[in-house]
Amino acid sequence: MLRVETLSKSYATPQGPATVLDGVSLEVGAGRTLALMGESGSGKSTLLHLVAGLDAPDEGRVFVGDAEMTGRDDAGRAALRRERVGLVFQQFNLVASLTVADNLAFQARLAGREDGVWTARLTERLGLAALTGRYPEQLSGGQQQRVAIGRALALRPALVLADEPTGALDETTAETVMTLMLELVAETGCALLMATHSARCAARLGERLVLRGGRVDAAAMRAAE
Ligand SMILES: Nc1ncnc2c1ncn2[C@@H]1O[C@H](COP(=O)(O)OP(=O)(O)OP(=O)(O)O)[C@@H](O)[C@H]1O
Repeated sequence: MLRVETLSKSYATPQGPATVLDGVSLEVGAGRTLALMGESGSGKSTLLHLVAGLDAPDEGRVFVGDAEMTGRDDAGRAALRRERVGLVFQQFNLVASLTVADNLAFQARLAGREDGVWTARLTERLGLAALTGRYPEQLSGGQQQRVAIGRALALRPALVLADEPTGALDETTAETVMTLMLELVAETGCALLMATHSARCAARLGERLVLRGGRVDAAAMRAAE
């Protein structure tokens, strides 16, 4: 479902270009979950941004299903992202001026694929039924992240990208949110790629991949198993 082929990315710095990703390849099949691990600064967020089409790589290709994300302009990448990719980031990125119900339906509406029955089911499963009329600022962090998960899944994406989705939550809330996300991802049958520092979160996913020095660190991955 997701195929990443030899992705490379450098950023310009005053000392010259700094290579963050140096030929990273990975695959996540439909219904599979992969944890992206590695020290701070190892390029996890950069990789997720490239896969989401929020930025373009220097080299390499990204395919979401049969569609290539790379090789498109900004508008083309945005269109593919809207159609096929759900994003859950550490900071919840909800629209402050929209209610919970409208935040949940936001991306699905943009894509013209609103499914009232599925959205109602997500709302129920995420424990948000009593909160649909509230605005994000009236919610706890855990509640906001549940809305973000619902929004990402409302259009039944082929791929969910999560960047430290429980990083801003306390341990108990993080466990609950992670459990809900994994259950709903499994129900949707999509692929999940999740960046995390937490070995505990990573252990709950099907597979793990460790980045180091811009490359996939096979030895660290064996140690993480
Ligand atoms: N827009 C940018 N311009 C220049 N350098 C950048 C930019 N974005 C990221 N970097 C650098 O790229 C490297 C990788 O950053 P990235 O955020 O991808 O790492 P990460 O593994 O997600 O880190 P963390 O776990 O701390 O979130 C870092 O050294 C960072 O300073």
